[in-house]
Amino acid sequence: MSGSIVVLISGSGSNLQAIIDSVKAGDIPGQISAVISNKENAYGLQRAEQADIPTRVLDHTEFANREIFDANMIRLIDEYQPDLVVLSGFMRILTADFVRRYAGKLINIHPSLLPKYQGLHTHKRAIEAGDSTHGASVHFVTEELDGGPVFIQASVPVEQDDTPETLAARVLVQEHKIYPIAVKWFMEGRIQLQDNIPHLDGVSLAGNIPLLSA
Ligand SMILES: Nc1nc2c(c(=O)[nH]1)N[C@@H](CN(C=O)c1ccc(C(=O)N[C@@H](CCC(=O)O)C(=O)O)cc1)CN2
Ligand SMILES: NCC(=O)N[C@@H]1O[C@H](COP(=O)([O-])[O-])[C@@H](O)[C@H]1O
Repeated sequence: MSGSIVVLISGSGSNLQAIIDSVKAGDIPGQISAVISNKENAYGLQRAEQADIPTRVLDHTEFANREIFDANMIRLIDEYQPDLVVLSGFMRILTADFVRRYAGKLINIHPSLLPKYQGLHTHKRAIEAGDSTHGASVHFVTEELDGGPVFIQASVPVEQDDTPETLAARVLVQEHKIYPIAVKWFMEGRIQLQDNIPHLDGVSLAGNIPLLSA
């Protein structure tokens, strides 16, 4: 399927860059129709402009509440008729209306081996817990924050002298591998939700999530 991908960002957009590169290499069928940021200073906007991808900014602080912001985001996103909406370092919790609007075609990458460490500051939490491994997960987005069904993960070792920053950098390398794979699978029609369980090529991933190990 050659379709439309809309990417939402809030910051650096390094995962966006990995997806841009993968589309350019012809590995992902489809195109990034737009990159939308809730922060006007997001470096990811420059990455998109350098790749001649349309950019839009919708500053969440300019809206009275989350519901109104999301309603305006929906109106903007729908201009591009997306087959897939990709959250890439997008740092706003989305309302039920937004999640319902794009159910089954809204994905996120989260810097932990879900279901461990939903929410923020995941690397610091993993280090403080004394974990020996950490990683990243790509999941469908649901109302439950970072609780949606996961369909690909990557793991990395946690080193004794790791700081949240060194661990984040190691995880990010793996994120840049699994996110383009996840988008490719979706755009090829290979990954689908059936009864809220991800299936790859028709095979259930329940208890069998693909895991890349660094
Ligand atoms: N309804 C959902 N919304 C979002 C999900 C989700 O699974 N369901 N995933 C997140 C992505 N995310 C972690 O992967 C995440 C993003 C933002 C926050 C958060 O607490 N945001 C605060 C603001 C923080 C800030 O501006 O720095 C907020 O929205 O009030 C937690 C986790 C994307 N949305
Ligand atoms: N809760 C969402 C979240 O923490 N996302 C994380 O933001 C970092 C920067 O992403 P980017 O370089 O793609 O902007 C990435 O590690 C991503 O997993």
